[in-house]
Amino acid sequence: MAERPYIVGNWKMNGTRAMLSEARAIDRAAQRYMKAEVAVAPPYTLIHAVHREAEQIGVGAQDCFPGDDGAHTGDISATMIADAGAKFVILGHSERRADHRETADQINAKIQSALDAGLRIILCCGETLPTREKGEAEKFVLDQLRASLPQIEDAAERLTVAYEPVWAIGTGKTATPADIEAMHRAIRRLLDETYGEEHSAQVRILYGGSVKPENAREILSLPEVGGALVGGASLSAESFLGIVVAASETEEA
Ligand SMILES: O=C(CO)COP(=O)(O)O
Repeated sequence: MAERPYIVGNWKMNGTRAMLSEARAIDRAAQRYMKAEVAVAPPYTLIHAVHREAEQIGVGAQDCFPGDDGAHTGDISATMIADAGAKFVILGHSERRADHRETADQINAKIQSALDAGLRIILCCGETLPTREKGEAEKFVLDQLRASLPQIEDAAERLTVAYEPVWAIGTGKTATPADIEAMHRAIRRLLDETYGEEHSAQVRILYGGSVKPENAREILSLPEVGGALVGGASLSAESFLGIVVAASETEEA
């Protein structure tokens, strides 16, 4: 893989200012593991504070509003998160698709707003357990991506895809290495078709779903796994750094 492995912590709806000490610890330690690119996506309320702590790690948001600044009480635009110090935004996470009934059209509008604000995007996809059990996981994931991949060639350089099987999120279950590899290869073929091989090669495909220090090495050494999107294990510097260390050693191997 051309680029360094990308290890991103998605804090979800967790974190008060007490978490800033974890962010600082992650940032200081990440300077020793430069073979991995490390980032965190705190809740909106902490983006600016984490950005001020961060010398090494990237800071991003977990969502943005699908449009420009204006009269939308309680919403946060891509311009605002960029101004707070975010360099990327996670879009299409299965928890937002489920909790807020986000549609492909809304996700596409968010992608456009994020690109306009100069942000990078982590676009999430993933099937539920019934879909996998019916043998339709690959078709479902590729359809989800086809509906939302930005159709402009130079979007590829600002795009990361995260494959997160819904049934593996927060459950302690992970997909088998063979299933992860097969899905990531299928996603790569779709990216090749969409952007051409040269541009597609710039897009890393992360795996997410119960990634921990104990399983990170095996997952990160699979072909086409360009990093991990980490939920629960990103909430403590110790466990998150365990994954960063595994990524940086995988890169050396
Ligand atoms: O949803 C995830 C990251 O976006 C994965 O969450 P867990 O690592 O807690 O399973």
